[in-house]
Amino acid sequence: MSTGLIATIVVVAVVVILLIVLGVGLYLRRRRQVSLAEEQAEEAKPTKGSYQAGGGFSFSAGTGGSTLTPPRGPGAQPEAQPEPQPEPEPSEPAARPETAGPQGTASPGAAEAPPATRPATPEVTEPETTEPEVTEPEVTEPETTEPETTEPPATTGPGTLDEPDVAAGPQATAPPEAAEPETAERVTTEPAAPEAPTTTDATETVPPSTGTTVAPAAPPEEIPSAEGRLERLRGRLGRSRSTLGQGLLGLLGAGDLDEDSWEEVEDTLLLADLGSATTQEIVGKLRERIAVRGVRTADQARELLREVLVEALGPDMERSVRALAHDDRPAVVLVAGVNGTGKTTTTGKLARVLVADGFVVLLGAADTFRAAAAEQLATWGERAGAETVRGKEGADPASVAFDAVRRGTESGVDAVLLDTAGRLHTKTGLMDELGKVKRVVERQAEVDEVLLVLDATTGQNGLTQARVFSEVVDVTGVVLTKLDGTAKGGIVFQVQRELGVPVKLVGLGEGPDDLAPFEPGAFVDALLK
Ligand SMILES: Nc1nc2c(ncn2[C@@H]2O[C@H](COP(=O)(O)OP(=O)(O)OP(=O)(O)O)[C@@H](O)[C@H]2O)c(=O)[nH]1
Repeated sequence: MSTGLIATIVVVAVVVILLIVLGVGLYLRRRRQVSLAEEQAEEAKPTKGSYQAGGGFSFSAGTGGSTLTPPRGPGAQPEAQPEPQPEPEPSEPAARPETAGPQGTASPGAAEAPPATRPATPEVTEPETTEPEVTEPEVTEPETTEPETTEPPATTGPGTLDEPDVAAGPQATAPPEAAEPETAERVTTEPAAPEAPTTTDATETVPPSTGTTVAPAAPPEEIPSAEGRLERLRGRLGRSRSTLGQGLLGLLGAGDLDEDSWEEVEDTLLLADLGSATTQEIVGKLRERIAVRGVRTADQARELLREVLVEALGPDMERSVRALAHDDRPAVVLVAGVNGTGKTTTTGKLARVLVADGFVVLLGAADTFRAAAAEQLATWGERAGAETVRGKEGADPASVAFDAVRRGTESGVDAVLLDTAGRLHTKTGLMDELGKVKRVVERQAEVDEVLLVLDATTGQNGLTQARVFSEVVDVTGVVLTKLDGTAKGGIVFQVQRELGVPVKLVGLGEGPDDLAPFEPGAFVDALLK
């Protein structure tokens, strides 16, 4: 009795245990799969909040919401938009993939590029979905197959020659504005369904731009990482460095300073374009701290100088560029400045940085003064992998800008960058025109960022321009270009002080990647090293 019974009990017990183990195993496996799927779904969501780019570029979402009829969600899947609108525009879906395509190469952040695959996987049920999602990155690879056939070696377009010294408004040179009648031909490519921007403004009529769009034809060229760009470009600050940094270090490191030496310190600061107010403030602080702490060695002098200079640059100012999409529309960035300061170049460089970080960008060529400017911008767009909306030469810049923002909203891009003119073909003041561009754009969406581009080599002239621009368009950030070509890097200090607006970006060369985020500490280090 007992042996048989015991054997049976043992067998039953073993079977029961095996069943339990099997059951637990299955349960755990399923749980793991489900949570993995959730995790990935979360990952796939594009980052729309404040975000610190790997290369030190900082981007954030603007604060403003959309004003009028937000057509659809941004960077997210444009396909999911079907709204009350009965007629879906046929052109957009086609254009979207085009634009999205090249982005994929840039970085894994381009999660939104292939949106079509994602909705196909209803989250929970099939755990197998985990695999297909892993393969997503690969889908983007084919882009690399094509070599950069498109490189026009000249990184920037013509337009070099205009001397930027001309102060703000004067386009007095009166380029024969009558020259181009409205019938001027369109430049290449097919018209992009021009629906009139049915604006209902009493004072301004905005004709449709009958703009054309230029999609990034080929896969964009590879954009190098922006990591540590300011440091890498330190050598470019060479001239400012020897004037300001080395000059001051030589004086302060020399030991006890008499009045003559302090005067020399002052002169050095003034010569580097820091302006008298900033100079006084810096000298005051240096004197005070040297008296309290004493400076015995070159290292102490460097440390003190660094501290005071960084303080003068307002290290706490918010410098992120508001170029990240809102929930229902792209960020809108308006790039303004006098001709020749580097607006188009900066717009192109900024597009590259954003694309490299995985964002979808659309460029608006609202500089309709000369065809070459739009051409130049479109070339930047092609190389970076961004679509460009442009009008014919002489078209109303406001309507081109309007079209660009509408197009960007419809196709769900992350950011629309609008390049504006630095002079005009009509007698309308540049400032009036710029104000109009902003107002018209804001019928659709608030402008998140107004970047004023200033040429660092123009010194005081740049400041005069800056004041005029600020009165009209509420500048939110300054881009100081051509810092590589001046010994007056101190203009950075003055611009911020005068305008109360942070320098957000600096241009350190003509190359496509010679744009750096402005970081006070790194900048001062570059001056003093
Ligand atoms: N050295 C140097 N040159 C720059 C920099 N940024 C722009 N440039 C050059 O400045 C020139 C003018 O640049 P654009 O971008 O055409 O200037 P813009 O303000 O758009 O000019 P308009 O279209 O005439 O209003 C070009 O030759 C650029 O290559 C910079 O940071 N350093």
